[in-house]
Amino acid sequence: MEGRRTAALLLPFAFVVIILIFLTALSLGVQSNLRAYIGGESSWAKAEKDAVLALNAYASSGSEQDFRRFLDKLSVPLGVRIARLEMNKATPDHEIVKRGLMAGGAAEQDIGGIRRLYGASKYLPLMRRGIEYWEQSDGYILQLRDIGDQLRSLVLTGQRDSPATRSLLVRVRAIDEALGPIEDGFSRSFVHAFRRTTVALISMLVFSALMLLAACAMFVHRSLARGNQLQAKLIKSEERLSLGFRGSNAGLWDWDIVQDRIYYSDWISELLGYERNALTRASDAIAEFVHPEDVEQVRNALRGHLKENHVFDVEFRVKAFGGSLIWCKTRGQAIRDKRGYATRMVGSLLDITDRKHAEADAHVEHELAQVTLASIAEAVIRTDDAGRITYCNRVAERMFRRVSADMLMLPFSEICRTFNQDGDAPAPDALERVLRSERSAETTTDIYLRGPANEKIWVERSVAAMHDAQARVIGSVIVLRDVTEKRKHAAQLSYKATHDELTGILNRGEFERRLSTLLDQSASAYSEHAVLFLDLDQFKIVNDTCGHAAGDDLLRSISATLMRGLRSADILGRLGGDEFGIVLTHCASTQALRIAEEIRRTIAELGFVWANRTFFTGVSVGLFTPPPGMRSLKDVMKAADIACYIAKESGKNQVQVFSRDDEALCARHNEMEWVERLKSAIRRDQFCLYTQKVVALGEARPASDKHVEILLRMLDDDGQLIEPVAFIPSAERFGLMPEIDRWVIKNAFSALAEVMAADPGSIHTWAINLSGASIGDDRFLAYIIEQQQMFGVPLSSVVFEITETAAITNFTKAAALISRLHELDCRFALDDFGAGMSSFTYLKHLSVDFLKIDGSFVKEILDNPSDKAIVESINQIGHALGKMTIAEFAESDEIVACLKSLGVDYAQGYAIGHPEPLLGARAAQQRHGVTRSIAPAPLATWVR
Ligand SMILES: Nc1nc2c(ncn2[C@@H]2O[C@H](COP(=O)(O)OP(=O)(O)OP(=O)(O)O)[C@@H](O)[C@H]2O)c(=O)[nH]1
Repeated sequence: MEGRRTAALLLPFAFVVIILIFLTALSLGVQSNLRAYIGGESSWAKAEKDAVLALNAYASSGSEQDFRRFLDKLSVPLGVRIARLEMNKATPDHEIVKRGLMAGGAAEQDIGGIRRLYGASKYLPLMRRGIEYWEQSDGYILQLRDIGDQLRSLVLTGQRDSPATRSLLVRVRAIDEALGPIEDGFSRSFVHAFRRTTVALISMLVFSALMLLAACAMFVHRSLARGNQLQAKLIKSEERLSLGFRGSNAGLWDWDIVQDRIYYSDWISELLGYERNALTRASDAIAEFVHPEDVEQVRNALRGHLKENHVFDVEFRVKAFGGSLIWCKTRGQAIRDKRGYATRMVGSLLDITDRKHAEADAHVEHELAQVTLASIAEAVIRTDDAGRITYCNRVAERMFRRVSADMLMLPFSEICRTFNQDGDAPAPDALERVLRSERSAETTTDIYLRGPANEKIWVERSVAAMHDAQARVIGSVIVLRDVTEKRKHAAQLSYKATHDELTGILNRGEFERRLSTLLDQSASAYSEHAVLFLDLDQFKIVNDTCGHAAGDDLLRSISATLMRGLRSADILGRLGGDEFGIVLTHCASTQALRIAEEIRRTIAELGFVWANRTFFTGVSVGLFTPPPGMRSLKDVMKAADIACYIAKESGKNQVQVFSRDDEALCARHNEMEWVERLKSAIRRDQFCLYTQKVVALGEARPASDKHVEILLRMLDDDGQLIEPVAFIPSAERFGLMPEIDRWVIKNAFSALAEVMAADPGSIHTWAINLSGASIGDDRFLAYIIEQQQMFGVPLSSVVFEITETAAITNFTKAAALISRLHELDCRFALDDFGAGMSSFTYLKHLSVDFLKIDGSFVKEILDNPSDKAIVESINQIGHALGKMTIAEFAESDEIVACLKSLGVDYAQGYAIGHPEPLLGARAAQQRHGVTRSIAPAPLATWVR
């Protein structure tokens, strides 16, 4: 291959050189032949001259020697003539030619050339002319020979001095003179031919030399171009290699094993941060760069490759210049000599730090995921895109009672069959939908699967699709949460929440909820239902004589009896104590009355035996059949309750159908009852005080100002807290408010004194509500002063709140009281401001310090623009009149923010704080047996 390429490269040169040699040989040959002709002419001309001289000498001497010299000299042109004549023939005799030419003085070695040149002369015009001269001379030579012959005859005949001889000599002279130009012409022709030939040959030689030069130049140019091309290719290839390596975060190393010299590409030295030639011996480089823990691994891999030809592919850590560790991966291949010894090894080094970190992170994440999955309480199953299980956590193993290995690659639907709660119908296949990309995730509740003992395991199932980078579904994750216990618990809770613990029938809440639903339904499609309110008569006697257990038993017995007598569609509930409620659904009033009577009779005849004693208890039944469209549960219950109350009032153990007249009677009765209860409460100290915070929204007051409103609660016989809204109207109607106000002032002042003693550093502002009746009471001011002196509280800490209505009703007295108490440093707040119509007119004349904006505006302030506008204008007017403003019912942070933005000075409400028992309130509650925790009561001042 190499030889052929060389031959191909040298061929043009060889060709040119051959041509050059040929031309040189040809030119030398032609030159030599031409020279032979010229030389021949010279010999010929000399011989002719000598022959003329010899003939002249013979003519004068008559010496035979001169004559022979004449003949001898004449033989030269004659020989040449013979040769030429022979060469003119079609097939010349070379021997004759040779002899002729040699007779003419030509050298033997020139004979061939002379002959070839003569042959070519016909085609060469330059030669032709010379030949013509040669031919011209023939006649003269022949004449000369004849003259010679004639002269000899004359000499031999002794006429040597005869005129004939002289005439012959004149002819000889003439011939000699005629031959001169012919010889010159011949000679000139050949010299000219020689020159022309020389020029032609030199031109050809020059041309050939130029050709050779051109070929050389072309060759050199092509070689250079090719060299450049190769160099460019090399540079490009190196560039590619280097960029390729760089781009793939890799470098190149080349280890001359024989010399133990290692070369690194720039990238590697940059990566490591060392000089390129820092360490050139491979063993040193491994010891120096490779992390000590990885050195052995690298050496083993190297040995394995060099000795056993194992793949050299190893990952290790490298210590970079600054001390940081870089993860590298190297691969390499040894080059071996004929004996199989590795002489060189070349390889790449890849920076895999990012990948290793990512792997480490992924590992941590995987671990985290695995540990999380293993430790969570739900069964987690992963499937492939065909729904085959690829992973199960422990909970799943427990749920299916199978180990993961047994379940792998089995269809999930085969392992876990789920059923709907209604019957044993298979639950919809969420997995299939998710895998078909119909949904990305689906959660199903109220489904169950069968446990190993065929028990129901209720689960909540979530199926979510897993996607690849192209958003194709590659599998799913199924989470099964065992909600069996939760369901049981929920069912229990629900049962507890809706049923009465003692009797097992519905409790009041559930009874009312179902009744309410019925009322709603009957509003759209009227159906008559009857509501019965039952209250056992003289039940207390059972409790009192036989104890509560007996009472409980009786309640259970009556519940069971009632339950037995009712249809399944009817509703039976225990409304509290010894009260029961029944709803006879789809039951006309006449029929309901009959059934109510039946129930009454059944209970009355029910003999309850306890401790060998038999009790009979009657029941008072109120019956109410809600008219079409009546939806208020409260009204319905109230009507049935009133009917029951009337039944009791009318002698017990009877059924009373509700009538409107009963309502008024009942209301009056209620109030009377409240009067009694209130009087008893005052007597027995059955009240307690609560406080609710009032906070400054702006910078109006220092943070140490503890501003609260004092709220009143009543405690009933059963220890229940009663909101003021329940008893204040009765107290007002029956003139009990001054007494209650006094109770509040006394207890509030006492508590304030205690609080101030315990916390002397703070400013305390207590707002106490006053009723209209107290404002009109002439002795009230004296009472306040008396209490103030008794407890030593500063009246500057007291703000009396009076309602707008109370102030207006007792305007003159209110103004006087305010003025008098102002003198004592007391402050006033106008409560529920804005609720009345004439607010602004009176406001000018009442020197109150605070305006309490009516809560009904504040409550809706965020949703109702007019309420907001009212609050804003009250606030502005209040400020214009030099009064501070307080907004009640600040129930949310948003409302507080809104109030603040409007510039309201203070806010009060659930967002600030719920009512809390004041000092001693808990003691009072305990004293009076409050058993339930005190739930936050709605903001309601007791003077309303
Ligand atoms: N054993 C028992 N007694 C209860 C239960 N709940 C309330 N009571 C009592 O039931 C009685 C109901 O009071 P009342 O209805 O006024 O008593 P009564 O004797 O039936 O009086 P009248 O209804 O006027 O005939 C109170 O004594 C309660 O203590 C309970 O769960 N078990």
